[in-house]
Amino acid sequence: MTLETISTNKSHEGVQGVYSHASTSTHTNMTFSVFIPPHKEGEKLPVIWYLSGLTCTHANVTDKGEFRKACAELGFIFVAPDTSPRGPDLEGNSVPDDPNAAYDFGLGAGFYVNATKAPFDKHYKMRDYIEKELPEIISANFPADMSRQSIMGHSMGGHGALTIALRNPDRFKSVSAFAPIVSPLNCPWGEKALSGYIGDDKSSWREYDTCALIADGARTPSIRVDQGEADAFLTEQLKPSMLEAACKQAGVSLTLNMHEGYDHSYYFISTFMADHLNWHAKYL
Ligand SMILES: N[C@@H](CCC(=O)N[C@@H](CS)C(=O)NCC(=O)O)C(=O)O
Repeated sequence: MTLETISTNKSHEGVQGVYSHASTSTHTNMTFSVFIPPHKEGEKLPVIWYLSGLTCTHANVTDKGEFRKACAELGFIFVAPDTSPRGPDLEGNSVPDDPNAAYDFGLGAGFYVNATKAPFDKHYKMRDYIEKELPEIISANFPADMSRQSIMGHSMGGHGALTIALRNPDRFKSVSAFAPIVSPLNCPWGEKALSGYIGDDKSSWREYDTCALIADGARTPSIRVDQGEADAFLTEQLKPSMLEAACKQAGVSLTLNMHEGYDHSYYFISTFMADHLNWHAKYL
């Protein structure tokens, strides 16, 4: 596998890079960003995975997430993948230039699942990409200590981070999320995505639903969630009280911080990004 370097920029004495490669999971080219903090030659560093939300590429958090200062201080590698396969000829795409194209399905909305329903099953394999392919690429090409990994995400990416952590308890030391979708079974974004990618049998959605995974016995060492109270998606889509109830019922450790006045945007995420990274540092 050849990694193409799109760009590298010195930042906070480290290097912010953007890379692309031909993916064996999605059968498309995939682009991701990696921040490497300053470090001693030969040193291996913990890895923070950041999964983005609807409409995003790697670039949203890379440009607006304000993670580099804290990552440089803490010595964390920060990896930001894309949110879906992309390409003009992609079967199952929303049409990129169509003003009526959905923002919550198809391009930029892979939901971190392995699609099983045609035509999406050809390319929409974001679960395999994040769980299997990209870790191997990070391990082979960057000074990563793969025995020290944590994961975080925003909204759809918060859903991705939580479900991937719950399904891979030995891989991640901690998981955190900004304004996550906590139950795709119980919100319009989730119902649309999972019926489109997986089909109508809701029992097969449970491995992609944080609350259902916890109810079914999945565990992860520690969960932190931060949620803005002025988030326009709070009541209809995000429903953090469902996660609170699921964790309480199952005896799972959850720190849920509600923040007055904050919305769903990167102004909110960037405000609490350093707090999240310092929280992960306790486990890494
Ligand atoms: N109003 C947004 C809804 C999607 C949205 O808020 N996306 C969030 C993640 S769920 C995001 O991070 N957007 C990109 C950004 O703020 O840079 C749109 O239509 O694009």
